Order: sequence, then C-alpha cells, then structure tokens
Amino acid sequence: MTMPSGSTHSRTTTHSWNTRAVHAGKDDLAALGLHAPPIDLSTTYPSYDVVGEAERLDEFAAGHDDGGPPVYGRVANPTVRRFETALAELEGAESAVAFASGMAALSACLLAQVTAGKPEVVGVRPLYGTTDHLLESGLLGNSVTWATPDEVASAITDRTGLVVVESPANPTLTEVDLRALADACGPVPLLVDNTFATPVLQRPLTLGASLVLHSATKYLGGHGDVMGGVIACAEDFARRLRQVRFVTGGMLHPMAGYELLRGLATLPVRVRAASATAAELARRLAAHHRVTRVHYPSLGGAMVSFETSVDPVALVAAVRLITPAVSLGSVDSLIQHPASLTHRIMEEVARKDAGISPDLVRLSVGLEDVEDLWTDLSEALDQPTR
Ligand code: MET
Repeated sequence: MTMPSGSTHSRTTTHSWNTRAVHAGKDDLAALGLHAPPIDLSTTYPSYDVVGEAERLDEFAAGHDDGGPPVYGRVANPTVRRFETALAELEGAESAVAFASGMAALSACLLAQVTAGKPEVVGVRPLYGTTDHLLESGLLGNSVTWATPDEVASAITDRTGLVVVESPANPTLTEVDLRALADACGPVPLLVDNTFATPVLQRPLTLGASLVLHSATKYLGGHGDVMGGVIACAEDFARRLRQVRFVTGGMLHPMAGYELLRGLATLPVRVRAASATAAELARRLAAHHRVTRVHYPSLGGAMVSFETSVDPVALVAAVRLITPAVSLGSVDSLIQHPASLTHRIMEEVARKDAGISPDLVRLSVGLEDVEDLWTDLSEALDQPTR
C-alpha cells in the first residue's frame, strides 16, 4: 500500500465532474501501487472451491456481480468493470453494463423487456439507421409504434416495454425535450441514446430517463480504434442486462474496456474543443451558397449536418483532409452521406418519415484546426458538379 485507503474516499465526493472524468474507475489504483489500470485478459479463473464457485456462477447468471473473480470471461471482467463504474458515475447512474457494441447494448435492452412480457416499443424518429431497422424488423420479438414526442403518451399501452429516443438524433441532430418526454412515459422506461451529446453536454438520467445508451465506439473511445456499447441505469435493470449478456455473450473485450476508460479522461476536453470548431463550421456552412440548410443542436456538440445543392456523393468523395467514412466521435473529422450508408437499411418511406433528406450530409468534427477543415469543406463544396 502506498497510500492510506481511506484517503481515496474524500476524492470521490468533493471534486468536480471534469475531475471525476479523469479519475472515475481508478480510485483504488494508488492504494494498489499502480498508476495505469491493470488489463486482465483472462478467459477463465481458478475454481479450486468448486462448490463455492458454482454458487457464485448461479448468482452471476441471475445478473448479480459481487466484483470478485468472474469464473469465466464472458460473465464479467475486472478491467471492463472499471469502465462500467466510471461511466455510471459520469452519467449519474447506479450501474452500467458494457457490451461489445452499441447495437449489442440496445439488443440486450430489447430482449430484457420482450422476455418480461413487454414486447411493444414506442420509437421517436429519427434514430440511427440500424436502430430504426432493429425496431422496425421485430427481429428480437418486439413490435414498434412510431410516434412524435407529443404522441408518445397515447402510443403507450400496458405492454409497452421501452420508449426509444436519440437527442440530438442521428443524423438530423433533432432535439427533444427529454424532461417532458420522460414525464409522458410515466412508468415505462425511457431509453435515451446519448451517443451524440455525451455526458459532457447532457445527462439524461437527471432529466427523468431510465436508461442511457452509448455507442462507446464514438466519443467515449474518441480515437476510432475501439468498439463498444454501454447502458447506464438503475441496478435492478442492470441485473437484467447482465442476465442477457451472460447468455448472449455480447461482453465488451477487456482491451476495449481499458481503451474506453482511457478515453473518458479526455472526453470533456475533446468534446468541448471539437464543439467549438463544429459551431464555427456550422456558421460558415450556413453562409455558403451551395448549402441549403444546416442542422446544429442548441445543445452544441461536434456533429453538424447540412443539406447541399452539390451531389452529396460527389461532395464526400471530394474532401481531402476529412475522411469519408461512417462512424463519428474520433479525434479526426469524418463525413458521410446517411441515405447511402448509416441510414441505408431503412425503407425510403421511413427515411422520409424521419426527416432524412437524400441531400443530407453528416459531418463529425474532430480536433483539427478550424481553418484547415473549412478550406477542405469549402473546396469540396465549390467543385463544379450538378
Ligand atoms: C454501419 S453504419 C455506422 C455506424 C455508426 N453508428 C454511425 O452512425 O456512423
């Protein structure tokens, strides 16, 4: 022991959210004599006490996690737990459960509710294309009613298990009054995909939501090199998610847990810096003669979408500094055409219902200099097309 264990406690209660982003999930490290969090790559754990471990395995299968050796690597992992602890703290949640991707995390929420006899989902469009498709296809045994925020209360029945919303939404950056929506949901859990806002800009649980979803692949990781998903929620729902994860095996890899925990430390500075650049690019885009509409959230953030009179496919092919690619939230800027890629899987009529124009282009702003990004964008916009 290199420091008295009692001294770690005062840190957790007195420091600001930004400070906690750096230290959350790591409060025990100094007492362990460590600086960087250890990475536990074990796929299995010694079970000398077979009877005792068998009982513990039953508890894990029921969704409990005692924090000890997890018997098997699919069940839990100490490095992943650190990320879960940190993310739960930053979202103001009791618990968090991490998965191999955002879609695995969403699937676990759906399965938990479908198998509890609550198979109906109320969805508020727009949503990420594959999320929309998962709800619409009923692949996991659910049905869906699409509703505007004002229609949610009347769309809910006694078999509704989830209300699903993104705010700001992918790809139009549409914002919803989450507090009013949570009120409209009554006892039905409101799941808010907070991937675009991150807990830096918005903490949906403080506004009445029950479940916060992140594609951790995006801002939480922040460098385009780690895939993961996570749900922040109350411990009773977390237990049900761990039950689903136990049998479906959608566990986050320990290396990903390490990288995501590392990402959280720089999340506030990355999001604030990229947001300032994005806000400036949104202003300049709005004044460009080939841009017909700009979408930028009142909340801020590092995502900008715009409709353009340039062929959007030609536009994304013309950038040189920005990478034409799906995904978002990396230190480098990415641009893509939702109707072709991220929202391609939706029927055209569904895209229309969601307000996703075929002319819409989505930009994820990174940490490059604003002038370099603007030169790249404006040169691509000024090319002779159409
Ligand atoms: C396969 S499409 C990609 C994913 C990602 N969720 C995005 O919106 O960019």
